[in-house]
Amino acid sequence: MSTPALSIRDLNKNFGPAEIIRGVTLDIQPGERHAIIGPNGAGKSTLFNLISGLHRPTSGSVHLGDQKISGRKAHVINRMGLSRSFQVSNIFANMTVRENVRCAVLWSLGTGYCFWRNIGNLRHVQDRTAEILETVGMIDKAALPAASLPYADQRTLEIAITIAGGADVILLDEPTAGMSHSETERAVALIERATRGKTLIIVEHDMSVVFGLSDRISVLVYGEIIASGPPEAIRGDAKVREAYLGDEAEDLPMVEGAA
Ligand SMILES: Nc1ncnc2c1ncn2[C@@H]1O[C@H](COP(=O)(O)OP(=O)(O)OP(=O)(O)O)[C@@H](O)[C@H]1O
Repeated sequence: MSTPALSIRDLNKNFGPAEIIRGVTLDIQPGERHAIIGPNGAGKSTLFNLISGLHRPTSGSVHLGDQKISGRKAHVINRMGLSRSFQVSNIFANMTVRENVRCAVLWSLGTGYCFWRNIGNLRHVQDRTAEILETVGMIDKAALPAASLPYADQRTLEIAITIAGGADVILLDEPTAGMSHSETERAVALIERATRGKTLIIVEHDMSVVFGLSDRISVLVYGEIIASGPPEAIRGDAKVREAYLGDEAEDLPMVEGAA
């Protein structure tokens, strides 16, 4: 088997006496779409913070490909090829949609936020910005101030910013939170399109999204992974039903070919 895109080894995080992440070990393969699910307060966002460098682990390690990333700063990890979105939107409200995406593209090129030193890169930056706006279906809204967008479009812009740097590993934290059913359906199609060929790790509470999108699912309860596997196995897992899914499991859709 190839080197995992992301490899987490015996990861622990304590806040004072509280053990929030407890011995998490997980390999995620290149191109895999992996969901982390679990009850409120289970530690899902903390796990994302540990992977993306916002928190330092108390112990254990995280590797991106064959490079160790745990202990490094978030912006360094980002440049190494891992990008994450946030539950609370990360966009610049006063800038246009295009400017927001362009900033993210420039940042990934190491040019620094919103300034370019090398004018020769500009064409490339504009092309890349246009390509991303096209992928997420926002080219028509490129000139609008981000603050004027409806909520669902702001979340879409957040995804555009997250993929803008061309990272191979994308972490999305509750990308469909607060969306209506139809907005969620559109967002899922967009996520599939925007992350094709990349490795996706998603924290999500909407189980129809999770079971429709994922190749594999890990269930986090009290900071521990109690089960990890393809959707069908997770749906049928007695421990998972008891701790989290309950009877909801019966009605969940499956990604084609995953069962
Ligand atoms: N910086 C921090 N300092 C102290 N405790 C924290 C900190 N960050 C998170 N926690 C605690 O860690 C636990 C897990 O929180 P976390 O936000 O990771 O859970 P979650 O699974 O993402 O929850 P939700 O589904 O509600 O977003 C909670 O009890 C939270 O209060």
